[in-house]
Amino acid sequence: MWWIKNVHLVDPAQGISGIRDILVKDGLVREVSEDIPANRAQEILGADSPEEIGLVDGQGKYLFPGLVDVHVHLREPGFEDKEDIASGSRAAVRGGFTSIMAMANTSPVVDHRALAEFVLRQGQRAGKARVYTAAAVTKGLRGEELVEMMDLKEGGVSAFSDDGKGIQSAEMMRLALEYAKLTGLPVVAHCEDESLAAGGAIRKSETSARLGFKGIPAGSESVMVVRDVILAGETGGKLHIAHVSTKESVEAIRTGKARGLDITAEVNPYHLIFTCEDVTLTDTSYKVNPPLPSKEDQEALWQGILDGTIDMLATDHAPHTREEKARPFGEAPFGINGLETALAAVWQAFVAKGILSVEKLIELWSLNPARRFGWEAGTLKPGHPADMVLFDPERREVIDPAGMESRSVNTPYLGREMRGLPEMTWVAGKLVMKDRRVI
Ligand SMILES: NC(=O)N[C@@H](CC(=O)O)C(=O)O
Ligand SMILES: [Zn+2]
Repeated sequence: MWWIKNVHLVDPAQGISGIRDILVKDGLVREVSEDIPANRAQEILGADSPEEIGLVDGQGKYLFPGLVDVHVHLREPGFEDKEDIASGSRAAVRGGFTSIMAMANTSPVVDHRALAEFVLRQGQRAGKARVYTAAAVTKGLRGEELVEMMDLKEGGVSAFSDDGKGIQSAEMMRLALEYAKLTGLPVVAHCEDESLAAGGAIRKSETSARLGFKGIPAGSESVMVVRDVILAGETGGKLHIAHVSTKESVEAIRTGKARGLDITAEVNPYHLIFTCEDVTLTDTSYKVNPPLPSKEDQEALWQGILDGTIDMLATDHAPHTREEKARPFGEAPFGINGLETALAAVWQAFVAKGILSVEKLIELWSLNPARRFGWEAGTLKPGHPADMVLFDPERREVIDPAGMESRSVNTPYLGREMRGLPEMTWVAGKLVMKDRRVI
């Protein structure tokens, strides 16, 4: 049982952003009040003595509902040299994430029930973050044949996604939305038209021309977003657009929402922090798909966040080994390692500077994703699971591979000092990270 005192609790679902005390017992939040006297705390918790209660002084710190990340690559089965479910879920709680959704682009692909159940079981076995999984939309991510959606839903998957690849056939996407609708689960769309994107390494721009790369035009994403919004309209399906990175995509989603369609969208925080102009040939950790946007596209992403067109942030945690990322820029795989640095990155770039409010941050990264994917998370209302993060806005740390839980270190922050980090994380009332160490 826990008693956290004098902490700045941020919980948009309860309309709270202010100093509170909070009591936790048997995995659940029991009480949230402005001031809880010791005898009352002992009574509510049913403690025989004050020593039984874990007391945390939250002065100067924030308490958040655990962050919810709907887009992570945990790489198991098949690519355990990059990450596995245990290491990824440890990295999650170290970074402040208590619920995560694994993508299906493993080897073999999560396109059948037994494998989905394996992923969920491995998540439970790891006993850190709550691990949810998406199943593929099409068998083997080949874009040719739908998976058994109903069977996968019964196996416990939370969404369908061919993430890592765009579904090239419009008819296949239409079918996917139609069948997924029967399951009640969303289709998570990785929008990328291969005829436009193929062979590119970074966003088509002055930088790509200067560095001598074939650029990936913004349209390779936007044309598919437009298509998928139209198909969501025709089918009435549930659509979630992954890692939105262009102005035209934001516009299409905004139009779709205005029509009342069942659409949500996420943005990868790195697309808000870096632009294609930051890319250098020497650092492949900036190579990500979709590629880092132009300044103009980045501004449109912000507009989308501020007016509610974009519903959530998602790390798109995409670990790759040092060997793979040591290849020349054009040949290195796409992806940025996110779980352990993303919250700090957003905090120091935007929240600390007053560009993004802490309340909006929690809406974007805890409440909204939990609601969209139907998970019991995103709030610390009494009676709800005590998935929580004690966050210290002043805490500093140099990002060092030795301290990281992820098996991979492909982050632009390597060796850099970050300010504003989670200090303690609980999942279902159990302390799983203390003082930057997973326990
Ligand atoms: N985002 C990436 O750059 N890479 C992801 C695939 C994806 O999310 O598209 C990966 O699996 O490595
Ligand atoms: Zn993707």
